[in-house]
Amino acid sequence: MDKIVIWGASGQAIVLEELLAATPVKITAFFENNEAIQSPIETIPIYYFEAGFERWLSSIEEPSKYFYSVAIGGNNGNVRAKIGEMFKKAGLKPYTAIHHTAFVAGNSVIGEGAQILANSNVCARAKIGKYCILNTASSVDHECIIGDNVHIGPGAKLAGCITVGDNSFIGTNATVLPRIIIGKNVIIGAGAVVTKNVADDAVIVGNPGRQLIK
Ligand SMILES: CC(=O)SCCNC(=O)CCNC(=O)[C@H](O)C(C)(C)COP(=O)(O)OP(=O)(O)OC[C@H]1O[C@@H](n2cnc3c(N)ncnc32)[C@H](O)[C@@H]1OP(=O)(O)O
Repeated sequence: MDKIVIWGASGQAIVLEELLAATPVKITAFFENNEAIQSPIETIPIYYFEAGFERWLSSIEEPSKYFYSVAIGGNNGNVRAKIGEMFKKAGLKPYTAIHHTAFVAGNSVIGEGAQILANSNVCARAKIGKYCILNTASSVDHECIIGDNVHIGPGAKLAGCITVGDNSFIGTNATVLPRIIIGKNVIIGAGAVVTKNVADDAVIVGNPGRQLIK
């Protein structure tokens, strides 16, 4: 039986629990930085903070026998990557989670530790970076290049040949037109329609998408 540990014990962990239930991989521990959050599965222990992880690590014999996944969604791609690399450094293996209802083209490339959730699409020759989340019913069309630690929100649609930089977050139901280039650390608001290239660090909302100025 393959074993997996998960950092994060709230919404995204609940989603991963459902995904993993259809696989031979069994969750054996959760980790969290928020002590108010309990284990989402009563019989599975939860450990808090990096100190809790170190304690768990010293209690097991072979870290290389465990997969890991980081269940932290939202606009937190860099946090997801940092925790992922901590697990990897400790000798655990990144788990690439693909829901059994997702469509993943045979000639696409999926980075390690990515999470491809229910009813999402990764179309022909698309490339998905490390630790990305393609949330429920999102779609990444042909030849898109998605950087590392990107989160494509539920129902978001990326047309063909789009590039998205590392750590960017595309909100729920956003639409990105073909061949657009989105920079790094960008936030695309829920429902936005992106019609022009987007610079690094920008926040875009609305239809047509415009920089959010507060
Ligand atoms: C399974 C899951 O749940 S995965 C999680 C998916 N999460 C999402 O899709 C959330 C995406 N986040 C958003 O759309 C956010 O609203 C953001 C990031 C664009 C902006 O958030 P904040 O910086 O907190 O902005 P804030 O809420 O203060 O709003 C600022 C202004 O922008 C407007 N605004 C905020 N979001 C949007 C949006 N998506 N579209 C249009 N206008 C928006 C607000 O109405 C407000 O306008 P006002 O100043 O005229 O009142």
